[in-house]
Amino acid sequence: MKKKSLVLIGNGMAGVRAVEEILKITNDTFEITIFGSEPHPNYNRILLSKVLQGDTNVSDITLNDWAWYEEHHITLYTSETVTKIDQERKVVISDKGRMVPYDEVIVATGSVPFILPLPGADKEGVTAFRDIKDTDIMLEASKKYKKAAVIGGGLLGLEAARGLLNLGMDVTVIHIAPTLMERQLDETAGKLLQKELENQGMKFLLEASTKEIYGENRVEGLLFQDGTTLEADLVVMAVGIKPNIELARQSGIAVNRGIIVNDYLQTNIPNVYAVGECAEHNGIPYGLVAPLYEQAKVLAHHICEKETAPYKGSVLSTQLKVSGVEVFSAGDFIEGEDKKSLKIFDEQDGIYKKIVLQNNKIVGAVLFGDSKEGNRLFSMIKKGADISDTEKISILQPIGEDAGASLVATMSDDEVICGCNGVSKGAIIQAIRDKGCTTVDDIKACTSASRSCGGCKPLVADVLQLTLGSEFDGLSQKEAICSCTTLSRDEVVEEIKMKGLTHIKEVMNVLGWNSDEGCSKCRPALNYYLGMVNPKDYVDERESRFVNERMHANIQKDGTYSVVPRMYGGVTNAKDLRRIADVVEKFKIPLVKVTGGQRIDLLGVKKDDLPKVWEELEMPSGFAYGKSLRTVKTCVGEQFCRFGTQDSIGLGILLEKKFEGLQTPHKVKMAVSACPRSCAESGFKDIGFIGIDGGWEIYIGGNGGTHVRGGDLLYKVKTDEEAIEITGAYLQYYRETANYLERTSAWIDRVGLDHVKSILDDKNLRKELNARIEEALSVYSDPWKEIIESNKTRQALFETVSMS
Ligand SMILES: Cc1cc2nc3c(=O)[nH]c(=O)nc-3n(C[C@H](O)[C@H](O)[C@H](O)COP(=O)(O)OP(=O)(O)OC[C@H]3O[C@@H](n4cnc5c(N)ncnc54)[C@H](O)[C@@H]3O)c2cc1C
Ligand SMILES: NC(=O)c1ccc[n+]([C@@H]2O[C@H](COP(=O)([O-])OP(=O)(O)OC[C@H]3O[C@@H](n4cnc5c(N)ncnc54)[C@H](O)[C@@H]3O)[C@@H](O)[C@H]2O)c1
Ligand code: SF4
Ligand code: FES
Repeated sequence: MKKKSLVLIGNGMAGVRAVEEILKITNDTFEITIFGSEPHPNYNRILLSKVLQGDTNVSDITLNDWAWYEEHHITLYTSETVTKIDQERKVVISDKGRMVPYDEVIVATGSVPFILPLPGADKEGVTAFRDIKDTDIMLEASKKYKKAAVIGGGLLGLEAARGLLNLGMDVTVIHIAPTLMERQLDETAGKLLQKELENQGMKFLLEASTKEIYGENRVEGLLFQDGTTLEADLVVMAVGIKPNIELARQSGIAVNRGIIVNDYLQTNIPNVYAVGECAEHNGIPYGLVAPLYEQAKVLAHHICEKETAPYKGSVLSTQLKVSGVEVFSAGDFIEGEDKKSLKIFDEQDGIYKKIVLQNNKIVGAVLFGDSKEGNRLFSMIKKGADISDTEKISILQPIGEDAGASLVATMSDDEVICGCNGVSKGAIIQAIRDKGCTTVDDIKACTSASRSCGGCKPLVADVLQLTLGSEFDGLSQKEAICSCTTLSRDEVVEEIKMKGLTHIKEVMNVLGWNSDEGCSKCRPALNYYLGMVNPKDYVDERESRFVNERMHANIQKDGTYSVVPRMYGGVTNAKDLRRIADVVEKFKIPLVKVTGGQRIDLLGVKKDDLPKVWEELEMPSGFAYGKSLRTVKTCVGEQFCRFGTQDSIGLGILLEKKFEGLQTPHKVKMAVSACPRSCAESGFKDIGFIGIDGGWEIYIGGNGGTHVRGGDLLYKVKTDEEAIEITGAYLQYYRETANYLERTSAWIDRVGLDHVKSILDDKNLRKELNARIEEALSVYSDPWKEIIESNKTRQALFETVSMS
């Protein structure tokens, strides 16, 4: 049967969740196409606050990586905005002129930040806080500038302000109301919050209305309605959001504040749905993920023609993600004629709790200073629980320090543990019992609990503790390699060795994987572990590799590829350069760039041209795409530099020729500098060499990327041979003990420098490690050459893999 065409407009949290829910129901009904204006795969917008606060980084907040789209045969167009839904012709049209026919369309265009229409709002240094781009602007500004002003003292403004404080800026929050977060907190809680944040170093201007943003090109300060001013070289606007409805409006879909939808997320136009922040249900556009995920589930069932209860709106709860501050708010928290409150206020310890009651039911709650009971209260509000028979004050009684597990013990199975993802205690217990989950990460993978804001992690851990008892080992417990198994990396590798397993499918069968095909996390990892354990006999399962490694080139955001030939030690010659120039001209390669690793990158190569480009270059692959040795950067050294005491180029070339093509858990970079000036940046490489009088210093575990780490001195050696022998043993030990996708910097931090040293100090162990690495190196052959010489591989790769 021909698949129906489903187009999702908006590659954000709500839309992609709807697609995930659809895929849970059926994976052969729809041909799915997704358009996203941003250049990234679907990421966790919520965690941008944590990125700014330095608790995580952008590379760690992806929710669905590129491989996920590929695996589910979803065509993804990033950096591409849909400009029209043509109802008559049933096509969507993008800003790049692309037309995609549809049977069903989901509009999930989210919100746009509200930007105050102030004079000067377009100056450099004024930003919203909505996406990765905005976050980068703030991170960059904090490196150069000192004074930040955040306009808006709501959830977003305060989380941004905390992040900027962490980045060392002097931060003032300008808020229009008399108390902070007035949409979520009453006056008492708002004031307590202000006091706590002031203690953390934040400054506030309340009841302040901004009139103008002044400065030459870049912002220099704010002028207020009362004539006062504030100096600022970064201004963040966090004064609310508005549903992004322009596309819908222009396409003739009924809109109000948001796109008007019914209880099944249908718009007024047949086959057109809307979900997420852009949708308005019963007059309400929502701005938190929990309701959006509820909507996504109903939409998915409806579009798949499965019976479902209608979406009837959501009660909201919020928590501020600022460390050291516990604030919780839910439901209708303001007292009125028929709504009376019950409060506890411990002014000395800064603890405030309030519930609002209506007809003997809790309809709202505000907690400050101790929010442990937040989930329980939220469940009671959602259920409309009658508390006539309960001693009211007991609902607010403080719970002791060690009460985590006992708190969850008193919760009923249908009470919600993860508000963002609507996961109940019962669902978590079921995952522990039926799917063998033993860690918070397992629970995340099986149920999605803790996948969004992460605020429920402690409660999830409490449920694990309660259910597993002494078998639960808190945070120090083993981590399963992915949600398809409960086995850790070490256990899997051990089983591969003991049972002599040789194929990915065999590992999955024998070790009881809970999914037939595995996932994008375990398949490439198993491919690596099998090859590492058994280098000579293992046949690489190309299909399990990430796209770049399969294609032996790096895919770029426009679907073309980048090609980096190897240049041993960063040294080239006239012949190679001439050939590169000819290839560039012949294949009309749009950009030629020298990389940080001292090589030449040819960018914008068409997929079909790749084999021909490799053939005509006549150079080996530089593995710029691989989990393997990338480059050995060298300084000019003793041959030309007057400071050089060693032959850095010579050693660099020896190392690169020796270890090229070696498969490693993650990429490996090396550098050789001929004196302590370290012009090749040897201190920031996975392994770096620095020339000293009479030999080399060897540094390991350095990293110059997102997690900057200076290398640790491992040894001083006298000769190039010793340097290579140590490198071989070190690399092999890393290969054998690191988790797949763990850089040496993280591995050293995990296993400890002393431990690595103790292994390498043992000459016999070193010899054994070197023998094993020799075996691994003996099977290397240049992949470009292999593809050029094999018609079969060439056809399989270049005619069947289609990427958008
Ligand atoms: C810093 C920050 C912290 C947050 N913290 C929390 C929190 O702790 N808890 C919580 O519940 N919520 C939080 N939120 C809110 C939450 O992130 C949003 O509710 C959620 O992301 C909305 O999902 P969405 O899919 O509707 O919209 P989005 O995630 O905004 O996705 C919409 C996507 O569609 C794209 N798009 C728009 N128009 C088009 C078009 N015409 N063609 C193609 N693509 C288009 C946009 O570029 C965007 O990528 C936070 C938000 C921010 C910014
Ligand atoms: N922890 C969380 O749950 C979390 C965190 C960040 C963002 N979010 C969501 O992101 C969205 C955006 O957050 P937000 O804080 O911008 O929205 P918001 O509407 O909750 O708060 C905006 C605040 O700005 C203030 N304001 C309005 N005009 C102003 C002006 N001219 N000068 C000074 N202050 C002014 C308002 O009084 C209000 O308190 C919301 O949907 C929010 O729920 C949630
Ligand atoms: S590291 Fe020392 S030897 Fe090498 S180029 Fe720099 S100054 Fe010269
Ligand atoms: S409560 Fe946000 S992820 Fe669970």
